[in-house]
Amino acid sequence: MTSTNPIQTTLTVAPDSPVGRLRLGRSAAQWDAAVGHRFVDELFAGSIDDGVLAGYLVQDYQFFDAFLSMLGGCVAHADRLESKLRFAAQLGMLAADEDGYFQQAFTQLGVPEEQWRDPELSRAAAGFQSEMYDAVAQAEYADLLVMLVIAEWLYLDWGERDAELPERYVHSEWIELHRGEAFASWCQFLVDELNRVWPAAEAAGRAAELTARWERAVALELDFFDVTYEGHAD
Ligand SMILES: Cc1ncc(CO)c(N)n1
Repeated sequence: MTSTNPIQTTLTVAPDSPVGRLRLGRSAAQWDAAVGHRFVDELFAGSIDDGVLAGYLVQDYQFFDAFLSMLGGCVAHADRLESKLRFAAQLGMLAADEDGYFQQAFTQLGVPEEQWRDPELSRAAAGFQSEMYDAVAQAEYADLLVMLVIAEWLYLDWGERDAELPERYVHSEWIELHRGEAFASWCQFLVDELNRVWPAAEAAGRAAELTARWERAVALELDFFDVTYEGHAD
């Protein structure tokens, strides 16, 4: 018998696992729309307007700030040593490679520090910050994992697009940071962790709340790309 997994991804995710059911639930079409977004098309083509990309990265640096807090929350609240160590290692990678990309990109795109340091948040960036800091304040591993699985797996799904890489560093490096073996295995770890802790969270009566959190975060991912183009004429 052959069966095709309805989840199109390079990760191993059973459709009837907790994470598979979340992925295929009410926000599935928004996930697919984010992965196939104009932003991703233009990034791979190397044709994205420099001002549009700069605006996206300025907002995403604020996302990155809150994202680091979530990883710190996972070091604090994960239920076992080997998981804490995985988050600690990822924090080190982000401090080097991802922060390095942002700094290089701001220089290459001519974004001065006063513009990236403390910008007015877009609707989506503000929504994400409150959602992420809420998960940090909740101090529950499952809540943090829901946010992280979406943020990382959705970016892997577009990053692994089968297309040639663009020439410029500002384009290609943002793709490289979200594809490849190291990033895929990090995403697989997050998915496997959420599947592992889900039954206990469900037994504690938290499934509906976590599912609602999933749906809000996927909507924010799509909106994050959408707002990037608002106020920019074609
Ligand atoms: C909005 C957003 N979602 C996900 C990622 C990847 O973690 C990112 N850098 N920005």
